[in-house]
Amino acid sequence: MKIELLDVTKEFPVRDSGTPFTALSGVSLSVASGEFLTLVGPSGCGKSTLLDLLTGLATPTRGEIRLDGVPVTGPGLDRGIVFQQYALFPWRTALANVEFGLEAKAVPRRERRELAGHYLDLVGLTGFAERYPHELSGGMRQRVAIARSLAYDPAVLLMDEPFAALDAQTRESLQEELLRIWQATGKTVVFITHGIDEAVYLGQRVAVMTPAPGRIREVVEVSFDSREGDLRGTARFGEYRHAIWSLLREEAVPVA
Ligand SMILES: Nc1ncnc2c1ncn2[C@@H]1O[C@H](COP(=O)(O)OP(=O)(O)OP(=O)(O)O)[C@@H](O)[C@H]1O
Repeated sequence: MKIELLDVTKEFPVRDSGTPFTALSGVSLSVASGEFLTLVGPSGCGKSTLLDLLTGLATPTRGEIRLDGVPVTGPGLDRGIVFQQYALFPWRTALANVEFGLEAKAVPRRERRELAGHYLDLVGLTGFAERYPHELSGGMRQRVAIARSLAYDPAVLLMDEPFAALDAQTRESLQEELLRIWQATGKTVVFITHGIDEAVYLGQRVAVMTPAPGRIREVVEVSFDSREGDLRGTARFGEYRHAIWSLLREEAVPVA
């Protein structure tokens, strides 16, 4: 297993209260090496909290997170992160932004340039290397952010609603591109979204979360014979969408 969450609970202290707030409760989940897992759940169910724990920026109150069998104790270059609004350095060109992670790894200058150029090509930004972030569209900036996380070759890609701020068309083309990159690179991907369609389209498995305290409600396996053509319009896609919608809806309606 690449990633293992073992009975993970995350509590936050509440001001003026002796009782903490439980954001995640007893979450256990495994992600295989090379798997693409999407995580879907209602707003506030603890998705970002879970991702923060995987990045190592936060630590669980109870339970353990393991990467390749080793407990996660902090951030590391073995995990690349892409957020909804990725803060590119405005004073650096697209190429120099992608080079950033490689500097941290002390890759020699010439090699850095070549690698950064390669990853810009991979995300479809050939010819935009010398543009500054303000000269790029939102979708292009997000491509730079993805290229930047890919460039230092992390085994795991952690993505927190990376396409949420984009228009539908750009989102779909980036989803396709991400799948292509994932297939080409074999990385393990954990992708957070609150879009059911996005979760079904991208994930080999979709983990459905419950509202606070966040738990894993169910993990749905998704498989398509082919992703060619209008996958979202197929009956099979509709079945998965409905199954996940029902799981989320069951959670939203309080049981008497
Ligand atoms: N640092 C913090 N201190 C206190 N409470 C927090 C903190 N971070 C998150 N929370 C709470 O934990 C819960 C889960 O938040 P989180 O951001 O993980 O949800 P989410 O599922 O990512 O939501 P969204 O889809 O709206 O982004 C929320 O109720 C939030 O208020």
